[in-house]
Parts: sequence; structure tokens; C-alpha cells
Amino acid sequence: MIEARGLVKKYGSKTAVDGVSFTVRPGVVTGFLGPNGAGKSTTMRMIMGLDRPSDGSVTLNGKPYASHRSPLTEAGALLEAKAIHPGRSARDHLRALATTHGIGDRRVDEVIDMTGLTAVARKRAGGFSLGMGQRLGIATALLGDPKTLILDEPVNGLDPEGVLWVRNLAKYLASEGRTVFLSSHLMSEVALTADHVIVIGRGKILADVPVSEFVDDGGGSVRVRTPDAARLVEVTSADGVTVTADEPGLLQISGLDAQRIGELAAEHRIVLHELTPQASTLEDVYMELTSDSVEYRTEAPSAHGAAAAPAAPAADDVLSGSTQGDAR
Ligand SMILES: Nc1ncnc2c1ncn2[C@@H]1O[C@H](COP(=O)(O)OP(=O)(O)OP(=O)(O)O)[C@@H](O)[C@H]1O
Repeated sequence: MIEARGLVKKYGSKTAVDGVSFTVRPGVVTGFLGPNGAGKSTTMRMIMGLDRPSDGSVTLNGKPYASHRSPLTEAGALLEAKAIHPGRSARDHLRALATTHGIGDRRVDEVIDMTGLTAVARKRAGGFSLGMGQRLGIATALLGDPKTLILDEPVNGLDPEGVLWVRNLAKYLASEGRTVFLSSHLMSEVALTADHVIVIGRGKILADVPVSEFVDDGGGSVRVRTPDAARLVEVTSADGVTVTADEPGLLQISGLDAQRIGELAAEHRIVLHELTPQASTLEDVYMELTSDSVEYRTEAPSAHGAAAAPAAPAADDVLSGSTQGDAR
């Protein structure tokens, strides 16, 4: 269980995390979703005691992380900055950490096996691909068999098989009753992995809901085809109703459900050729929710080719090579 209350982090005049309060519960996967620069990593670093809050507090299983007698068994984290000696093998890295925490070699071999690193465990970690580095980071997080797992962008750099593996692992760990908190800037990823989602934008919590409710809150629109569009617009006009015309005779109406639109059309003897409820996707709801919170927005290329630089692909849009075959 993770409990944040009024958590604030300022870097000089920049407020990275702006008074957030949330609870991450055991037994489910909770996604921590937000655009780049929203404050996800900073929040996770504060949970793990790596950054000191400017105000507020965060506890892990009832206490600040550093106050636990055996912190590695309370929480394991995959955070962006990895402190892995590049000349050391994956196995030696894990063994060194295990020894200082009184963890036996058997657990080291177990986590190597769980993370699919067996074939490369004796190779230099410095030669690892991004995906293998992620697997080693996850192995490190699992070493103490922790009750809580905190994973910052765990699918970054993983190939499709690796992405699927992280998803299944997160679900499995939650099904064992552990607390699993993982960040992503991709709604599609969170939708497939998490049961619950906390959305953050510019350091503030924008939503804290079960994934299944996320889309309901966004509402959908209804696609209506009619030869009498002008009259239908007239009879449906009311506060909170918006109508857009995509092409002659085709309307998108939001703020009224399909049943009510059908009833209004019948009352006014307006012929309808189509009446289709359109569910908004999770991605639509997320984009709408965070549209004011995107720190590094990609400008559309201008017609004259000036100013707008091409957007770099997000790191996790670039699939890494084989996770096993490219060890040196
Ligand atoms: N050490 C630091 N010094 C100054 N500013 C920082 C520092 N760490 C983070 N920030 C700023 O705080 C804000 C939140 O950053 P953070 O890394 O927590 O966001 P994030 O949601 O994890 O984004 P990303 O997905 O890009 O990592 C950003 O504006 C970032 O530039």
C-alpha cells in the first residue's frame, strides 16, 4: 500500500509535483499515467526515498521507505537512473546487492530465471541492450521478494514479447496480493495492464479511477445520418449538447444519448437513416483530460516549413532488437 498526502516537490521555482494525494492498493495493478514531464518519476522517487518532498508525505506499507527495517522486502523499484557497474555481469550485480541485504544466491538465480536473463546472466551488463537493461532492472526490483513493486516506464525499450511479459508479470504479482504501481505515458499500455489508473498532469492529479470507469466518464457521441439535418439540430439544441456536421446530412451529437435523439426525431417526424452511439476510446478521454497539461507539445509542421522541427519518436515507439541475442 502506498499513501501520498499533499505531496509536493519543487526544484527551484519549478513545481514538479503539486500537492498530490492518492492511495495505491494491494492486489491490483495501478497505472500512473501522464504526459512527459507530468511528475511521475519525481513522485516515484519520493516514494522510494530518493527525493525528499518539499511538503506533504508519502508512506509505503505504513511508513516512509527508509524507516523500514528491511526496505528491500517492502518495495522494489525500477526507476530510470540505473546504478549498474557496466563491467559487472548481471549475475554479479544481483549477487552483490543480494549479499549486502542478506539474500541468498538461490533468489538471485530465481529472479534471473523469472526475467528471462539466464542466457546472458554471465555477460557484462555494459553490453546490454535497453530491453535487457530493463529486464535486469526488473530482476533487481524483484530481488527482495517485495510486497510493493514500483516500475517507472517498465516497457520502455522492450520488444513486443517483452512488453507482453511485463504485462503478465505485473498482473501475476498483483494476483499474489502485492501492490503494483507502474508508470506510462501511453494510455493504450495502461488500459491493457492496469485495473486502476491515476492520471497526473503538470504535477496535479487529474483522475483516480478504475480503468473501466475512465471511459464512462468521458461520455461518447452519437452519429446521426438524416436528410433533415437542419431541423434535427434545431430540435436537439439544448444546454450541454454539441453538434458537429462532418459532411452534409451527417451529424455527431454529444450531450444526448441515442435513445433521446431517436425520440426527439420521432416527435418531430424527422427521418433518420442512421443512429449510432460512438464510445470514446480510452485514448480520446486521456488526450482530452491532459490536453492542458502537456509540457512538451509537438507543433504541427507549418505550411511554410518554418519553426516546427520533426517530432522525435518516443523511446518506446522504437522497438529494440532481440532481448537475448545482442549481448556482447
Ligand atoms: N532534478 C531536477 N531538477 C529540475 N527539474 C526537474 C528535476 N527532475 C524533474 N524535473 C522537472 O520536473 C517535472 C516533472 O518531471 P518528471 O521526470 O517527474 O516527469 P515524468 O512524468 O516522469 O516525465 P517523463 O515521462 O518525461 O519522465 C519536469 O518539468 C522536469 O523537467
